[in-house]
Amino acid sequence: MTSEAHLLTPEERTQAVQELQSLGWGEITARDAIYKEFVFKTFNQAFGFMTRVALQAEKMNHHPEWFNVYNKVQITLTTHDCGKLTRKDVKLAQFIEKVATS
Ligand SMILES: C[C@H](O)[C@H](O)[C@H]1CNC2=NC(N)=NC(=O)C2=N1
Repeated sequence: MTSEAHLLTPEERTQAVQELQSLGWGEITARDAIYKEFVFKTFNQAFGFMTRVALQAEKMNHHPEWFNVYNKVQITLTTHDCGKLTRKDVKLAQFIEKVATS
């Protein structure tokens, strides 16, 4: 169950989504989720990225919905326990941005 601490106020949600949109994330309004496609030079790089994200997801117990074809990784983030975007999604998106370019 998502604790209250992870819920975003409307203002926090607007701010977080605006920041992530400036980095290329889009909103899936029908699901209260965010989405971004990452393109890498090779499958090896894409899978290495997915491995790092997967380890962080396990650490956070918060997992992406994702689809990979060769050098592309499509990621959707939302919190399943409450069916909406929460701080956990924002935190994971920020981690994803960090490792996508490192
Ligand atoms: C049982 C397990 O702790 C829960 O299902 C966790 C796992 N990972 C999760 N990931 C996401 N994105 N949302 C959740 O609500 C969630 N809940």
